[in-house]
Amino acid sequence: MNGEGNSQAVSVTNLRCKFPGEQDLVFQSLSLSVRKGEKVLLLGPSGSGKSTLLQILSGLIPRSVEIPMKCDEIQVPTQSGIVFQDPDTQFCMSYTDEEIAFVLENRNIPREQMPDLIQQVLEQVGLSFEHHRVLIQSMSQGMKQRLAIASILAMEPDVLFLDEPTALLDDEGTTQVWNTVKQIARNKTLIIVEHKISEVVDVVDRIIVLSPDGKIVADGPANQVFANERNMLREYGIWYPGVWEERGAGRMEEKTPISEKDLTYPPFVCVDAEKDDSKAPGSLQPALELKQFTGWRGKRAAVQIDQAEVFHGDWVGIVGANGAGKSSLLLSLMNILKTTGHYRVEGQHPGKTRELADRIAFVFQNPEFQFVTNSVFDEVEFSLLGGELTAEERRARTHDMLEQFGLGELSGRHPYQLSMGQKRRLSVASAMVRKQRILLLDEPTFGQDARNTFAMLAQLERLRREGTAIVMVTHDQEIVNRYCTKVWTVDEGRVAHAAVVSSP
Ligand SMILES: Nc1ncnc2c1ncn2[C@@H]1O[C@H](COP(=O)(O)OP(=O)(O)OP(=O)(O)O)[C@@H](O)[C@H]1O
Ligand SMILES: Nc1ncnc2c1ncn2[C@@H]1O[C@H](COP(=O)(O)OP(=O)(O)OP(=O)(O)O)[C@@H](O)[C@H]1O
Repeated sequence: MNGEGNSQAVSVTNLRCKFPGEQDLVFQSLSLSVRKGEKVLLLGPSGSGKSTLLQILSGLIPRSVEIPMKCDEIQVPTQSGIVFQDPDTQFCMSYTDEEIAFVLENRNIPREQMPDLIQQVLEQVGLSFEHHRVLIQSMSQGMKQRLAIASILAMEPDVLFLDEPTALLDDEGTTQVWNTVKQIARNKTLIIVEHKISEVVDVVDRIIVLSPDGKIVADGPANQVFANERNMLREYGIWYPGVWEERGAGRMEEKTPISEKDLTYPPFVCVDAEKDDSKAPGSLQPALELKQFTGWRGKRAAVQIDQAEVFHGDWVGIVGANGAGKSSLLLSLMNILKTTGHYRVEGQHPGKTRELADRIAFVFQNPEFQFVTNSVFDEVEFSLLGGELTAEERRARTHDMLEQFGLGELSGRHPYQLSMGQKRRLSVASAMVRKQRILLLDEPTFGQDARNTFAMLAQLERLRREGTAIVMVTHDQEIVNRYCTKVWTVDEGRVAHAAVVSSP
């Protein structure tokens, strides 16, 4: 059935759905309808089925993605566009202009009108003229997410499904995207999944909340749901306005820089003053030390830093606009990109990436880049192979880590068969399990619900207090204000490092 001739844009009755090979149903008996022109935000904890529901309501499941589902009745839109959670899965073409032209061709737009229309939708998501024809592969993740939104805007669909469209965007990009969506979507139906709620609440007129087992547990106007359902949102670990203040996370006393006596590791002191005469013997050894350091992408300097040090017990927040060079900085610190200049890790030459991995744990921006095994359990245990632990100790530590990250029940699952939030947590768990003394994290909390975000931050804070050095890319200013002890701002590839952050 399609959406012509009635007031519903989408609807489904008594939906049951189960992934192949799984015991539990994602939805047991879910019914839902959305009127034409309504703007709906779907909230729920990680793994509750938000992305799956979006794909069912858009018709993608089972039309293009074969997942067994049954229902008494379903109405999906004839004309809709979906922005996927992972921008890398969105694109069919190699270049930005081709990607949007492909959409315009499907709308039978004459060729000569295309350049202007392409430029218009790029501008609507904050991409400039220089992005008109760029190799998509060479864009930063946030830029890709903007392009994914632009290509759906070019479709001008009646119904838009947006799955965490701003998870990877900087603040300016987030504001711009929601302003654009507000303008162009006046008469359109919007169904949105988003953990970053602060701005999207102004766009929607209805909120639907899913419980962890995929049942609708609240449905109503945004202000009413947030006012009346606070206890439930808190219980399920879902974001709601004011949750940071309520939890009081990362208070001033928690941010006090740790002193040498707090370090649980052997003291990192300079012992060889002859090799490094800039430091007195016995002074604290930086975890990372950089001077005139450059990370290269081909012949282009992607990131440059004049001078900086990170000590054990520091938590450095790396901030900056999409495409500024934040990921490039972390990739350079892991020697994945070619680098020049002075770089020492705990006073020693960094060596190759493989050697560096013994001392530095690294979490890529895209969790899937990291997965190397066929199960959630193996993925975490893999990080411990070749170390000093016995098989039993390895299994115990892996088990413990999975429990801490809310993945215990998923240990037999293939890493690719997880929700986005679960994948992200798996990538962080497998990086942290070896307990290296330096952690480089590229947006570890993006796409996480409140419960998992706070749990991850609490674990990181505990490690910092034990003397781990944390360097973390984030677009989340709350995290910077509440947890980071230092902030480095990346602006067009140049890193400015600033003082200790003041607490809220
Ligand atoms: N390919 C798959 N095979 C088996 N189970 C899957 C697969 N993909 C997802 N799941 C499971 O289905 C449930 C719903 O996943 P979904 O991606 O819809 O959750 P979500 O609410 O969007 O989560 P998140 O907020 O973490 O992105 C999760 O428990 C997930 O583990
Ligand atoms: N694989 C790649 N090949 C070539 N250039 C790239 C590649 N990835 C990123 N770049 C370029 O390097 C620059 C910095 O990108 P980087 O990913 O470091 O930015 P970022 O600050 O992490 O952005 P975001 O917040 O969007 O993740 C951008 O100009 C980008 O286009």
